[in-house]
Amino acid sequence: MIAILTGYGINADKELGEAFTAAGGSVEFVHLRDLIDDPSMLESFRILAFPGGFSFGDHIGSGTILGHMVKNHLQDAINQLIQRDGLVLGICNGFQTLVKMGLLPNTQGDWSNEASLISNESGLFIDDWVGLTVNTLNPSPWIRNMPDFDCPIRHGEGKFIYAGMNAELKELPKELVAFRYQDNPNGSQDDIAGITDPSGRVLGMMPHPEAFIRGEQHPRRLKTSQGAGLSLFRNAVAYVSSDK
Ligand SMILES: NC(=O)CC[C@H](N)C(=O)O
Repeated sequence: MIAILTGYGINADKELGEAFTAAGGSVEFVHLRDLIDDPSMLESFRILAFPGGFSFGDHIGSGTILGHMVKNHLQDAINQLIQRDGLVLGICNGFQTLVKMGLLPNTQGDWSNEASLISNESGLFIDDWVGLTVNTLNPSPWIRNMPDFDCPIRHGEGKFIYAGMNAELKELPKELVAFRYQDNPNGSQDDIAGITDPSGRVLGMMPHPEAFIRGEQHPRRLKTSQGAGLSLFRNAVAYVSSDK
């Protein structure tokens, strides 16, 4: 049901797999090399997830090389997955990858490069917990009924900018924002921590909801068995499991 991309410096794949599994999904780890050799592999999945990490060592910009490879080899297969009501997720390095290859925000529908994620304003790598506000204007199935929540961040290049390079739009349409930082840690435009494409089926975010699926993972060691991040994965599993 869920393909989790691995290989070439992606390193949060197991953590992401654990989150989808805890949400009731069945997970398969798929190496980029195998997927490039046979893009039709994607036909047996409903969700494709790009984990966090340091793909290709962040050389020439986080997510840039992975994004080029995925776009060059898998654009049609991924478009087909989305068209048959599949979901795509990118977390942290995965979000950077989706943005660099143009699948986010994709306002023009042609994967043109509209935005970027660049070095944090402080110039430092940030490893912290942040508060997130869920944008209720965004109808994406990924964030349905989610309350505002705390989430860890771990990144060096998290400053979201909407460049509008090939688009006429100067600003990201407000309904495509999924999450905003309550206290902007990296200088992101409009406090943006995560966005979707216009279909709502593609979500990318810098924070790591997969690292908050149990209450004890929170710095305050919450007594709740579940962490707030789990509902995002539950939403996705419910969406692809329901008969529509
Ligand atoms: N945790 C991550 O995925 C980090 C993403 C990327 N390597 C960065 O430092 O910005």
